[in-house]
Amino acid sequence: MPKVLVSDPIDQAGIDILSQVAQVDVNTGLSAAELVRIIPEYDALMIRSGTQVTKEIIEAGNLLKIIGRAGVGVDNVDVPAATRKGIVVVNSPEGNTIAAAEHAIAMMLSMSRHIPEANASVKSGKWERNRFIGVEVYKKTLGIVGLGKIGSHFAASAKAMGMKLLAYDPFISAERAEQLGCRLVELELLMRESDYITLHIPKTPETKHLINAEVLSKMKPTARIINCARGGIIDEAALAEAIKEGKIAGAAIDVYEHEPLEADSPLRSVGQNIVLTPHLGASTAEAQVNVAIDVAEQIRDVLLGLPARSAVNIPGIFPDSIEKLKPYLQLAETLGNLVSQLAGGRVDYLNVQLQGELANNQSQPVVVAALKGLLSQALRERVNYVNASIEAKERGIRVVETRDASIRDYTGSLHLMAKGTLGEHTVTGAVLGENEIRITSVDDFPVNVSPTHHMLFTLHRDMPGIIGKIGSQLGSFNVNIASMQVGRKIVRGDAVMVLSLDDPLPEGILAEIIKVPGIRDAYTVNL
Ligand SMILES: NC(=O)C1=CN([C@@H]2O[C@H](COP(=O)(O)OP(=O)(O)OC[C@H]3O[C@@H](n4cnc5c(N)ncnc54)[C@H](O)[C@@H]3O)[C@@H](O)[C@H]2O)C=CC1
Ligand SMILES: O=C(O)CCC(=O)C(=O)O
Repeated sequence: MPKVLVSDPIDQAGIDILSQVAQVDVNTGLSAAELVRIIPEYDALMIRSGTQVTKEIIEAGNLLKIIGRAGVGVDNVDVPAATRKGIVVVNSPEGNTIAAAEHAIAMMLSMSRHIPEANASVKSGKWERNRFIGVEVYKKTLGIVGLGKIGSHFAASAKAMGMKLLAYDPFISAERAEQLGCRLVELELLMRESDYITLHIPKTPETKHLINAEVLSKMKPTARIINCARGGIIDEAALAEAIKEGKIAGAAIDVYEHEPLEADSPLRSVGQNIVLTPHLGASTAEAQVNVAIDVAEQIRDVLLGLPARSAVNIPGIFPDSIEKLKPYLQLAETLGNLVSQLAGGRVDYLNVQLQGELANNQSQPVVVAALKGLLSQALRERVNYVNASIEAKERGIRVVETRDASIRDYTGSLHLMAKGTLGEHTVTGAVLGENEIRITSVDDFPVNVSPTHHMLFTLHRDMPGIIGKIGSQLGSFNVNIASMQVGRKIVRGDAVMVLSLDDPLPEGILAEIIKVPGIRDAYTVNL
């Protein structure tokens, strides 16, 4: 039974799902060194934001197939290191959207009405009605930095509260922003004109300290900023100073550059114009169930050999296209494997052509599958959908993808051309019916054969007796032929012969086959 390590608190609903297929060990609060020590036993790791999954942990995880982040941000996982090792990283892109947006709204309102201090004051026995005069958000301008899932939900709620909306997000269109009732503007204008600024962007090298002293200096002295996205997007020292010096009115912060927040963080000494929560954005009962189920299901599926629906490091495989593409992914992998065995030596160039109806689909997963097949001879089980593209790039394989929807011999077909040190080969294949894979041409000679484990391909001159001679050769080595087909363009011209064999070809037989008069070349293929 596979083993899953759950190293952060996860809702029981997720544990129950994992327990259907794996031994689940819940072991929270481990140090990095402890994780490195125990991770070699585990096939999967499930985390929230608490565990930092470093390169060292990933390197030590020799059995790891998947890292599941029960939440959105995967900045606590060294995703490039996981990709290189062929470990799929999944998250729950939507499970806590509402929770995070509602927390940011709560932060905006509680900061505006001094709720934390008023609450503390009443609980300490005081009744200070004049001390806590707040401000309304109605008719104020809200600047949303990052108009993705959480930013959009905040926008809809803020609109309903009568706020005017600005948004900064270089990756969305003005039309999309307009649909959400936002005016898309540059960051500088947003900082200058907003009464409230809320951040909903990922932490990336580009967004680190995006909000620094200079950017903060553009804000109105009456403006307030909310960060329920990621620590490190705001320069915390600059923020503390801006509030203390009255350059801005306040801030509400849920996430920090170092979590837990250090005892001597400048944010702790700002006083009453800052509201701090300990990374609670996703902490609702509903969100915790959602993310736990979402990620546990994906870990279960991957451990069962099925695809994950929200993999962050498998290029371009979207959940709704997986089912439709599945037989074509299998076809691409088979053809990649076949063409690499025909090519024999190193392949430097691969052209992947999507034909017919397939040409109207997402190409990236098909290309990745073809690369996985192509590299499987060299890398065996070390190559998978996660690292195939990187491995190909590192080996200097130039990959070109083309489409031709006008080729309609089959509903959808796939053509691969590989060039390498020993020459050039092409293969084409199609999916018949629901999921029957056929090889439909080899080196441009038409055939129609099902791929089998052991095959022999020959390039020869179409002439009387040649098939019989190959049959006798194989017979003399005690190899049984399951099926045989010849593909040719003209009678007595060049041709290919494709034989499916019940047994693997013994050593030395190829050299004998090549000696048969009329045979130009012969290739053993194991699929
Ligand atoms: N506090 C908490 O507990 C939680 C925090 N989060 C964090 O919230 C953030 C947003 O999450 P979602 O809305 O689900 O993500 P999303 O991917 O739906 O939206 C992010 C948006 O940011 C935009 N963006 C990316 N780089 C940008 C840049 N340099 N400048 C401006 N816009 C940029 C993208 O175009 C996208 O529209 C993530 O960092 C996530 O980790 C999410 C859930 C809970
Ligand atoms: O796991 C958590 O509670 C944090 C959630 C979060 O930050 C995220 O989903 O990005």
